[in-house]
Amino acid sequence: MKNDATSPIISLGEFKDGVQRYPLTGIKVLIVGAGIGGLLAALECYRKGHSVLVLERAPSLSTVGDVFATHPPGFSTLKYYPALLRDYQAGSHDTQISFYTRQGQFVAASEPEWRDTACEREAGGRIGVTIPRPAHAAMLMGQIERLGIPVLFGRRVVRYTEDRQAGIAAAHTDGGECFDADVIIAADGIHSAAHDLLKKGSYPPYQPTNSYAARAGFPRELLAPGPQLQSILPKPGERDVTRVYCSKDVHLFLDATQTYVSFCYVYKDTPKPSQNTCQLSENTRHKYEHPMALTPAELLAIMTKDPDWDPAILELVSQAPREIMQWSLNFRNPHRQWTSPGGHVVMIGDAAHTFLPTSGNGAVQASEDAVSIAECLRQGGRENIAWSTRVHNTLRYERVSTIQRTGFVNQDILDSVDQVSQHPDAVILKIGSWMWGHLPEKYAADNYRDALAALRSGVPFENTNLPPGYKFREWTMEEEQERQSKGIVSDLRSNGDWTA
Ligand SMILES: Cc1cc2nc3c(=O)[nH]c(=O)nc-3n(C[C@H](O)[C@H](O)[C@H](O)COP(=O)(O)OP(=O)(O)OC[C@H]3O[C@@H](n4cnc5c(N)ncnc54)[C@H](O)[C@@H]3O)c2cc1C
Repeated sequence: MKNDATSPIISLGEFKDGVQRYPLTGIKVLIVGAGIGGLLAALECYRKGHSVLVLERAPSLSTVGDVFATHPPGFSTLKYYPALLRDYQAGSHDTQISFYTRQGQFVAASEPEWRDTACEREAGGRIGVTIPRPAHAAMLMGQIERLGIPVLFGRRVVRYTEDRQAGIAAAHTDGGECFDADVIIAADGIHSAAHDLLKKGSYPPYQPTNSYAARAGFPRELLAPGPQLQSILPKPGERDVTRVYCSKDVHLFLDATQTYVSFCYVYKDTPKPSQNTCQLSENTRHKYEHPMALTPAELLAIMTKDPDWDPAILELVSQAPREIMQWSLNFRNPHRQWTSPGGHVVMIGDAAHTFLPTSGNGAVQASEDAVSIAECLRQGGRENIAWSTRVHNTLRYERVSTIQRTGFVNQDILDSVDQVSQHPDAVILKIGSWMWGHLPEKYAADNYRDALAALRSGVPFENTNLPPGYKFREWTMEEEQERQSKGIVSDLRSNGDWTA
């Protein structure tokens, strides 16, 4: 078979639920975490011919949460799952993004940059701007069940080990079970137990950013039909809306369809001395690690510290029929190594990299990781598993680190909305086709061999999944926050061509 993942499959594997599987590779993959990255990794590893088992700590599939932003790359392989693609297209929100001041004054509006491009056609149809997390989890799980991929719930992994000589890794649960595999994909989120194995405790800690997000999502029918509130929601026959309300240090994202409404209010708290959560007292640490439930009245008290909020938004928050979950937004500085010393454990998604909501990319990059690791394992075959995880890491790190940094730069743009009324388009968060037009499966297939050769000979590999002409540079959250506190404009978007 050719190594190009996008060329016709010459030697066919199993065909089930419309999904054409590659021939079996004999690679036994264990995936820990049935979240956004883990569920897609399970599907992609199955499709690439690997044998797959998923472990999840929760007793059943978690369908909590509201919406997350989507870009085409994370959905670029759904076309290989016809039923899943239909579910995705039925569940995703195809919106125009409009920007407003806190007071409700319209500033600018934009269509998704990828609309009607080859990229969207390649993805098999319209890629919306957001999707509700419950619908997304249910659609991936539905496909997993139809393909018969085993998922064991109620298994909390507390430790990973690897036997470099035997070329296997194992996941140990708090119930005393041990699951081994040729490779473990640790998709177990920001507190991944894999961090201990990877760097013997020296992995960068996640730290509070002093920003918080209060979020809620619920059926629209639960809202009273008052004219003020209904004026910011789509009328019958109108398309879905995403509205971003901006003010200094405060942003509110509203996503609404004919049947569903969600909002996310992001705000900064008083800056605290530099700290990481490992150094915090048990009580304070709990505050950073777990969401707090707020009542609408409690959130309104926080919001109205700023005067003049659009009354329609205040009405929406006051009517939130469910608990509003307030999250501390924590961040882990980018770290180059996502694989264990022997290469048989690899972290993907939040386990490897955290994102601020203003980058709109945490879920997208977890999905890109899932597609890339499955293809790298296929490219390398059973003999090269450890090299394949390292190649995946090499192909992904610089792209992910650069996109992580956009979270800070986008904050600056949204913060400045009050000053941009002369140049309304300045607030539109252009991302560039290097970001939305990327095809992670093709990129892994096209670059696997060169990246492997570079790794084996110890020379740097030059990635092309970055803005054209971009010179990659390492960065930290501390540097970004210091830049912001001094009011210095970021040079990120002048490094390379971000308009291409
Ligand atoms: C407030 C907020 C807003 C966000 N907004 C956006 C957005 O607009 N756009 C966007 O793209 N992203 C957004 N994100 C980020 C996005 O949700 C995450 O980046 C994404 O969920 C990462 O996927 P994941 O699979 O790595 O982790 P998760 O989806 O968190 O999944 C991890 C899974 O692992 C399981 N698990 C954890 N520990 C263990 C263990 N020890 N053993 C077994 N299982 C375990 C968990 O139960 C969970 O099912 C937001 C996140 C937050 C907190």
